[in-house]
Amino acid sequence: MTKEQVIVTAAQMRDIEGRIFAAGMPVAALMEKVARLISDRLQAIIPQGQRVGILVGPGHNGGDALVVARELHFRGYQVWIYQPFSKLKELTSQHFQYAQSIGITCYQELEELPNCNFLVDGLFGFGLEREITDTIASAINHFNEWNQQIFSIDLPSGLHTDTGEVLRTAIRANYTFCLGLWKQGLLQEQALEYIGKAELIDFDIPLADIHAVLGNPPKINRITKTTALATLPLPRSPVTHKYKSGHLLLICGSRRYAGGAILTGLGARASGVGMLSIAVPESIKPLLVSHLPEALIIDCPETETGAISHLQLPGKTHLSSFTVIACGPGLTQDAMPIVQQVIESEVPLIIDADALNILAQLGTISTLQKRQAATVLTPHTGEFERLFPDIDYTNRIRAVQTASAQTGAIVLLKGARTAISNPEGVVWINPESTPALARGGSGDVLTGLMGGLLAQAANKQTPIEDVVATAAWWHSQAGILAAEERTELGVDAFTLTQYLMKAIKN
Ligand SMILES: NC(=O)C1=CN([C@@H]2O[C@H](COP(=O)(O)OP(=O)(O)OC[C@H]3O[C@@H](n4cnc5c(N)ncnc54)[C@H](O)[C@@H]3O)[C@@H](O)[C@H]2O)[C@@H](O)CC1
Ligand SMILES: [K+]
Repeated sequence: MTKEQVIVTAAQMRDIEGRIFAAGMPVAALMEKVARLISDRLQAIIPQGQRVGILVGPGHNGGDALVVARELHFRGYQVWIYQPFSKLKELTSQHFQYAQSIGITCYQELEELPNCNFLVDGLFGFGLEREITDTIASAINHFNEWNQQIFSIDLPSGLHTDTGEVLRTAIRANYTFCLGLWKQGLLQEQALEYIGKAELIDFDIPLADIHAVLGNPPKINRITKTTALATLPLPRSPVTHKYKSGHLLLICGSRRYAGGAILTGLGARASGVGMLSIAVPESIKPLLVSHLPEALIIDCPETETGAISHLQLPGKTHLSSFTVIACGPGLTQDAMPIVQQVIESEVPLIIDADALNILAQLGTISTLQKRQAATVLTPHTGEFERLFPDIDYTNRIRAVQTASAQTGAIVLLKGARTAISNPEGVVWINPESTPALARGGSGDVLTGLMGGLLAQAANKQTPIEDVVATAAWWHSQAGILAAEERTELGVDAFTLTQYLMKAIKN
């Protein structure tokens, strides 16, 4: 486990910090160490001699900021301090006194603070516990309007450490230097507009303290490149054959939404799955054959509206012949019987798109509780609401945990920070993505890719949620790479499929 993988709440961070202090590390020494690391990062970004305003709060976040002020002062920057509080914690107060003694000018009134080119935000860290009061709120709004680069220490002041909720107002940072371990709030969608570019400042927290507080392995995890690559089916066994590398059945598409079937198929192709079968309404079979010549296209009888009416498998094939089934993209609501049929099967199943809406109509919890084999649900927020009308999804981490516990399924809630939970509450969060992926068809690609990866993992010990997490990571890395090369406007779903290979080759 790496520290990049760990996610903590404010209470957990306090417990971990408490263990370090109890073991003998002096509080002041740790603050000194952390603030020097922050100063090094700032020095690498801010050109020499610039005017830097340091915003200082009453607690140890303010203490960090004061040590940074002192360091930058001695490293040749023009430094001013804004500190509007009447009461400071003791260590913070000592640093404040020392900063003044070495000639750094400190201002209590906002209007007096000279114009600066850069701001360092040390108003509040994980100790913020209530809404921000009038004076500080208007100062924060004022700094946001300055349009200078802002660097937040630990997290942008004003964000709730766990939920990422804005407690009245918050600093809109360009950079956030998160200290020690990733705070949960920085991975919540409501915080994203405030964080800017986020970096972890590793200050050598012992793994033993992390495990003592969070368990081993911890329950809530960030997906990292290391965790994702460890789950990819690479290298392939030199003696594998096509049936050993998984047989995936996709059930997707309709006359109206033929493209969804193609995109799901192309996502599956990129996974490297050994055998790919795709069940579609008979009228679109020729189209699928022309796009995916390697796949076995199963033509099914169709309804008047052009949806699959029932599954017609060739020869001696049964549903149980497949390693994994992925069902949903482009089906339309008219495909209800086939969705019911696969839910009743004993094959591991991914339920996406139209199949999720059908599941909601059938009754999410009662229907899924009857299933024996593994199920993965991949809703976006709208689908999640239809599936789980009683679950509040403002805290998305808690929402996926609850949904998964209620259904026994692995639940992946799509978004800018996709969250995945298993029924025991083990969570993966995808920490990087791109708004370029907010386009029709991009989810179809994910379903195919995930299906292919799950089919290949079937005979291994890897937990299903780990494979689901890897699929989410791979999909978003392809989007990020495509957006870098083609801008955020250039990542249609078909283009995305062409970047999947490049993303892992990099
Ligand atoms: N966890 C660690 O191991 C380390 C933590 N450090 C720093 O310490 C910070 C946490 O320090 P603290 O616990 O002192 O907390 P903060 O500095 O985040 O702020 C807490 C202070 O603000 C006050 N406060 C809370 N909400 C307020 C509000 N709405 N309006 C006005 N005042 C409010 C509190 O009464 C308290 O005095 C971290 O974010 C980090 O910057 C670092 O110094 C070193 C290492
Ligand atoms: K801060």
